[in-house]
Amino acid sequence: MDESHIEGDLVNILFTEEQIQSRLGELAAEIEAEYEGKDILLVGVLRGAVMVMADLARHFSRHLEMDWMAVSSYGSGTKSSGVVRILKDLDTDISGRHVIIVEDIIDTGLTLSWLVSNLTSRAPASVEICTLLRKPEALQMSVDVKWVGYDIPNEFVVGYGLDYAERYRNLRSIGTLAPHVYS
Ligand SMILES: O=P(O)(O)OC[C@H]1O[C@H](OP(=O)(O)OP(=O)(O)O)[C@H](O)[C@@H]1O
Ligand SMILES: Nc1nc2[nH]cnc2c(=O)[nH]1
Ligand SMILES: [Mg+2]
Repeated sequence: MDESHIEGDLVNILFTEEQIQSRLGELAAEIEAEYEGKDILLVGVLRGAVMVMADLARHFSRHLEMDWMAVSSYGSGTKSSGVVRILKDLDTDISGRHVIIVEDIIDTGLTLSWLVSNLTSRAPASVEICTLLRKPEALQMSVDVKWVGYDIPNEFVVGYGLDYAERYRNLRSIGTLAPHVYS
């Protein structure tokens, strides 16, 4: 097992722990204001959204509920195909509920555009999206996203839930990997 300090594998830190927490605090405040008098169900998309969900939820000072979905997109290698399979469905009946999907990143938009239409077919009162990161240059499907933490360049980023080969999810910051990691 490689025990070297994983933060050292980042070549460029895009967002520090403090920046991420501060932005999540702002997003939670905006969402709270928008949903006054309404029950909120946050739906996190496993596994990348685990950190965003945990920290975003703790910035709320009101009640909310959380549930999780796991999906897998059929694709070749790192390419997403837009064909999505449910690996773990919600435990909650969302009919009549105000749903906010929580994501770590929107890249091509294929995962979310599929998820929004899937959840919309279950007759919720509303479905909105909150994502920490979005890559506008990579978008292939237009996805109506209400809350975005940061728009980022079209580069592969890791940390704070985002993995490379299942590693780096536990980094507190978000950045790009040094070339030696890929070789
Ligand atoms: O906009 P898209 O191009 O569809 O890509 C975005 C999705 O890709 C990543 O998840 P991934 O499927 O890699 O699984 P993970 O969440 O378990 O890391 C990320 O967490 C988003 O869910
Ligand atoms: N780790 C990681 N996963 C992704 N899935 C889609 N885009 C990305 C990215 O930039 N980094
Ligand atoms: Mg994901």
